[in-house]
Amino acid sequence: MATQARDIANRSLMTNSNVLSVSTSPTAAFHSPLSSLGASQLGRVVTQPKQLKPFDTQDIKILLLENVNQSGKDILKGQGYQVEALKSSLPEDELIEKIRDVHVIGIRSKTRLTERVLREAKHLIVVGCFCIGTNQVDLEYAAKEGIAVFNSPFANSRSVAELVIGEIIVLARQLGDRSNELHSGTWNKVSAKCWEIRGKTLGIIGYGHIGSQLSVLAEAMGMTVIYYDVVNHMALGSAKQVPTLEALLNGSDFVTLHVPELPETKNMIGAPQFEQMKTGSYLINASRGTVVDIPALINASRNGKIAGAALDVYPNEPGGNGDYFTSNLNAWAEDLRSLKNIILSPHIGGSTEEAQRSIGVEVGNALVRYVNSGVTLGAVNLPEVSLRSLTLDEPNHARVIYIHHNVPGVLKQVNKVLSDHNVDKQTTDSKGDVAYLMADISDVQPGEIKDIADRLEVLPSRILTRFLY
Ligand SMILES: NC(=O)C1=CN([C@@H]2O[C@H](COP(=O)(O)OP(=O)(O)OC[C@H]3O[C@@H](n4cnc5c(N)ncnc54)[C@H](O)[C@@H]3O)[C@@H](O)[C@H]2O)C=CC1
Ligand SMILES: O=C(O)C(=O)COP(=O)(O)O
Repeated sequence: MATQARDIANRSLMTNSNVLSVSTSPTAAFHSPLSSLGASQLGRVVTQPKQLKPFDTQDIKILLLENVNQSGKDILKGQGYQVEALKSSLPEDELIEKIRDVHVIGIRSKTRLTERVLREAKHLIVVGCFCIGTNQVDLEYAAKEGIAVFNSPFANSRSVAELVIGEIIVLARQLGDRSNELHSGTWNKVSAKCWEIRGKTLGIIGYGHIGSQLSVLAEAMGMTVIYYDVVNHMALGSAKQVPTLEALLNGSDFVTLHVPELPETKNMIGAPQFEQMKTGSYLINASRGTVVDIPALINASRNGKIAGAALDVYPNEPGGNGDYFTSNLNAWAEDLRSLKNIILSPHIGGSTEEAQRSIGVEVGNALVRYVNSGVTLGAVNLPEVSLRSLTLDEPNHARVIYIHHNVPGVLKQVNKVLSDHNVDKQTTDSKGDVAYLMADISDVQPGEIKDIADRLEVLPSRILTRFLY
């Protein structure tokens, strides 16, 4: 898959600079209401095709929010796309204004692409989450609108796991408090209730990419590892899966959360769960802010049930650097800030040079591949569909992408439309209510694309039609 991605990216780059034929504005080929489709909008008119070129890449508008890494920007700019990159997220109203205009949006964990926002995104064909989590996007609504969503499933897992290892030691040694004290001038040399982590038990909730990586690191430092997960995962090293959350909480000196944001994980650690934890144990949350009931954590900290905690994520996070973390955002913010031996970090679990660089490359390439070739490998909300790319000795070909409702009879109708041409290759797959069809047809003469488009556009199953090459 990696090789294929590279091939596609390279080929696209090469073809962009070697074009003989005339290109017309392609933007209305995306999401266009039927009435707005015209011959000149449906793709390019091929005169003397010596090279392939999907469309005029300079017409593709991309908005990147939340300081996406330069590696991702370079890949997208290298394609000739118009890229606007902002350092922060945007308030919803500003986001709606901006998203109306773009074909591609790149975000990280902060930007909420709700149905309300996506409804306004009339030209959007794809979302790139330059992070692991995709809970911030209404994936189902996006799929229904034919908008693909990509993420980077594990490029920052190691960074999160390393941060958690650091936090375990910092909590056990009360290092945050000692550092704060000395920064304010107080020498306070303490050993009471400071511990080695060797021999202690780490309880991991969610044994996926991050949880399992952490398991290996923790054992290497002499910890015993137990984990709880709704799925049976192979235990790494000597770790042991426990059957219930309660068993994990009863048995752990350190509890760390690595589950996604889901309705089932909301407040999965609340007052009853703190009761089930060992007195004097520690809680770490670098997953999502909704997973821990923070007022319950504040109580557990004040009454001595837990000896400390580390939080990297919060139900409401500021939009950008320099913003304040106060009760305006989360009612309990000042209480949390006043507690001792609580490490508060500004959602930096995945924020390392290594992770951000690889995420930029991975998601940047996925976006290019999707925009230029329609390949959905790695999409989280659409079926994963791929076709061998057209080669330079296949002139007068067109690639048709037809995203449609997954109902009976569609293939028959679509193939009837395509039947005047040779269908060189075709593939289709479905995921839930949405299906994705890709076909390469040959001997397409100038002007015929419009006819094919018109006939596909009126099919009742249509969600979105695109023409490439
Ligand atoms: N702080 C940060 O900067 C970062 C935070 N994250 C967060 O960490 C989360 C986990 O990341 P990965 O390990 O890559 O995800 P993953 O999908 O590889 O693993 C999640 C695990 O949680 C399990 N799970 C789901 N629901 C559960 C439940 N109710 N009870 C117990 N286990 C449950 C799943 O079966 C899976 O094994 C992400 O979804 C994201 O929200 C990810 C990267 C960076
Ligand atoms: O990858 C994730 O899911 C994260 O939480 C990291 O988010 P970020 O890219 O730092 O906004």
